[in-house]
Amino acid sequence: MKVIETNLKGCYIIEPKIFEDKRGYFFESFNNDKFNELISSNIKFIQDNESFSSKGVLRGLHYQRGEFAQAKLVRVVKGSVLDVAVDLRKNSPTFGEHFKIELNEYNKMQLFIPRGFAHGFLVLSETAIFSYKCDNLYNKESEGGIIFNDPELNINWQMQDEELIISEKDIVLPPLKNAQL
Ligand SMILES: Cc1cn([C@H]2C[C@H](O)[C@@H](COP(=O)(O)OP(=O)(O)O[C@H]3O[C@@H](C)C(=O)[C@@H](O)[C@H]3O)O2)c(=O)[nH]c1=O
Repeated sequence: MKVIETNLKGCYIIEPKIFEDKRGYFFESFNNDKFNELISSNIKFIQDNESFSSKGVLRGLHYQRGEFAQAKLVRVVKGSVLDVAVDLRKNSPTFGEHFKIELNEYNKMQLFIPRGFAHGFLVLSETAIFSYKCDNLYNKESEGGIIFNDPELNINWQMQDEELIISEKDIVLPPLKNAQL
């Protein structure tokens, strides 16, 4: 397992070690001790989520407020997505900046997104199965979000707006300036 730093402090790309042989492949998709040692943390993931989406589905940008803030370790099991993390930490030198990466079933890369970030992804393949771990439980009352195309974020989603499929909840999310951690 290898860790690569991103432009956002505390947000890391995780590259698992893949073992391939004539049968196929094997890899540790998560190893608590190695993960925490590599990113010098003591994170305890307590909820696993999975979603299935079609091409053009954009989920996000989401976060949970206050005591329900979540760090996430995200990956793609099948297909390909453009994954985006936005720094919402008010005192961070990279506040409002984002990191984006293509996660897919072939590169098997994972992204660790610490608390204090918004997260979203766009499905690039015909369908995608997205899987992630969270270090805090889902809490409906604590849900927060930012509109994906806020000009202040300036995220190039690499797809035309007309091609996007977005939930009724996400299409009315507020801009970054209204974000409340
Ligand atoms: C996120 C979540 C949703 N739900 C329910 C609420 C709702 O009825 C249904 C679908 O929820 P959503 O529309 O919020 O699902 P979705 O848009 O996929 O939400 C997810 O988006 C990505 C980008 C993230 O980063 C995640 O943390 C999460 O916010 O599932 C849970 O029961 N537990 C959960 O942890």
